[in-house]
Amino acid sequence: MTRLSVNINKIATLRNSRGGDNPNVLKVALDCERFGAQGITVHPRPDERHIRYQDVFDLKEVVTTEFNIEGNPSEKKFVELVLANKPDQVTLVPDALHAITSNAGWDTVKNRSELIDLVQIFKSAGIRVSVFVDPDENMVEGAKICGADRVELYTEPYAAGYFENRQKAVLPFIRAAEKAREVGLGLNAGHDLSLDNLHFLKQSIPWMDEVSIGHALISDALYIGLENTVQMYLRELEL
Ligand SMILES: CC(=O)[C@@H](O)[C@H](O)COP(=O)(O)O
Ligand SMILES: NCC(=O)COP(=O)(O)O
Repeated sequence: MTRLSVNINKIATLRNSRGGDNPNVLKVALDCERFGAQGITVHPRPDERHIRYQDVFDLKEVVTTEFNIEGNPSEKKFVELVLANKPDQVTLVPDALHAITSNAGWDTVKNRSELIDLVQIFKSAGIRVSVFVDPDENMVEGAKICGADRVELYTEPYAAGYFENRQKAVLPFIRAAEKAREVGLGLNAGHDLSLDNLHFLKQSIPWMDEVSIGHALISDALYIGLENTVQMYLRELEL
């Protein structure tokens, strides 16, 4: 079974744009769980442009499914945040400070000693550790050597190549996923997964443990919910 963890960063982005508390990230997290999501993912960044550090503490109090915190562990504040909240899973992502979004996985060979120390810190706190990697068998093997429990395959290149040639786009992911299975690592995937490309990925790699999806899922929620919402507002204008 592949579990769906909903990334609610975009809800926080919308909330922050007005400075109030609408939409409320806790309500959305609880609704996602009520509608069947098996996990909630957040990716706090140092500038707190979407999920704030306080959100993580608040979510930890209410989330009852798998809680997954993603972020760059080179930031001391991130390590402290994760250890203070003890989520089910931490996903280590090497994102640059000013990048719009995550755009690459770890080089698990070059960063081996840093990753070994970090993985150990989180694992000794009882937190499952997933390492975000490009679909490269050496990087998957490197994550295993670092002591990780899982890898998360960075699926942006798959999503980008899907419409041109989905067989070609998925091939490096199948190879990386096979390597993860061979070395005994759990397998997550995420970034730019959508209603267009998700099913084929699942068919190609049925043993994925988890996908985390935010941007497209929240956008779809707007598209799919818009008709009902406009009708409700129109009804309020009837005498
Ligand atoms: C780790 C990853 O793949 C990202 O997708 C991330 O979690 C999303 O972050 P943003 O919502 O900030 O783009
Ligand atoms: N780990 C990936 C994630 O949480 C969501 O990525 P996206 O669907 O927002 O691109």
